[in-house]
Amino acid sequence: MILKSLSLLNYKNFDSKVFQFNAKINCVVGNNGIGKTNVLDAIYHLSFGKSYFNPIATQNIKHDEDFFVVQGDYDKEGTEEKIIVSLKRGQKKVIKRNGKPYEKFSEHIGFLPLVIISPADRDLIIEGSDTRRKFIDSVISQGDKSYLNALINYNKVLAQRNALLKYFVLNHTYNQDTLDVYNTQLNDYGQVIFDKRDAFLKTFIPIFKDRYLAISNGNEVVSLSYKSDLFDSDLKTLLEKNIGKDRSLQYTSVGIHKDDLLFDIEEHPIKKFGSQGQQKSFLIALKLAQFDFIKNQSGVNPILLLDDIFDKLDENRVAQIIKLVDDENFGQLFISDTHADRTENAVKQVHQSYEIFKL
Ligand SMILES: Nc1ncnc2c1ncn2[C@@H]1O[C@H](COP(=O)(O)OP(=O)(O)OP(=O)(O)O)[C@@H](O)[C@H]1O
Repeated sequence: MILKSLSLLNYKNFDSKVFQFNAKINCVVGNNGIGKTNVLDAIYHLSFGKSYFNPIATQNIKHDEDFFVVQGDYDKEGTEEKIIVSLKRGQKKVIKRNGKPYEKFSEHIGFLPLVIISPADRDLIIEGSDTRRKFIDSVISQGDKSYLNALINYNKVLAQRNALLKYFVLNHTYNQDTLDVYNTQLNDYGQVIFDKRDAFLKTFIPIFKDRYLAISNGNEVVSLSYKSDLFDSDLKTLLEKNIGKDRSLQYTSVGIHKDDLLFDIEEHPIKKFGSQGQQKSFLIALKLAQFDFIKNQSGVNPILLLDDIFDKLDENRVAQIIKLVDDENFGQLFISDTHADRTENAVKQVHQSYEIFKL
């Protein structure tokens, strides 16, 4: 799959800009704040209908303007695809494929597989478990619509159950029958999600370990494991067991919404014991494993966005990463960097065609 051209209108710091891309490697270089990451984020927008960096949609509209439009022209396995994402202040976002608006954005997810590696990924290590759950969810749901549906339904029922727990306290009341309905629904959706996460991680973890080994040259041992309440018991039993606690907390304290991923280096949490370079290597391995997983699942080479990834990595690790992407297995690549020379030197070692875009 190739993004042939990208046009931006009032998108973040760009008023109007068109890029014609190389089918293999595209490097966006320039000074801090010039808009390199914004170009990559626009490409992310076309795959996911939203920004990777700014969750407030209207903040992606250029200051003092009323709307933005991002358009991408793709060649997907020989078929031309035109995707447009647009947003006008005060209106709903619109995503169109070949002129036809999507009714549900979730239908678009996975159509243009994409993986981004960015300094913002550090949140996966330093932030709370919801960031790591979102990571698992985004990887699985790119290739599995039923997973996304189960997740949407689970979250709906969870919100209803939490509202009911609050209602019980406010009104000094209790209704086991309504609670049972929610418990059963959470159990059913939760089991689907747990089974899919478990199966996904069983495939994903060995791929991740291989990727880390390649980047670090075997210098250190890392591990990634899945933590879930559902390893101990089915969710219905857990919900029933914890009802006393949930009533006093006024929210649901057990379930797949509490799942986490544990990241260790030499058997200690990487958050506390990993160097900055080791943490970065860990995140890159995680994202490259995501790439492999999506590729295996979809049969399509995802677009790979490498946002400012070279800082904090020693030359050996940069060389290993370049070696990894210099491979038939990788498709189109977008790299942003402040150092034009560093990027050009790195991509010159890759035996592929490339284009440098100086902003
Ligand atoms: N809605 C917006 N309207 C106008 N400008 C915006 C908007 N959102 C972001 N910007 C501008 O975009 C610029 C940041 O762009 P970006 O993050 O792409 O920079 P960069 O080239 O990647 O920089 P760095 O090398 O520092 O990472 C900032 O100058 C910021 O003010």
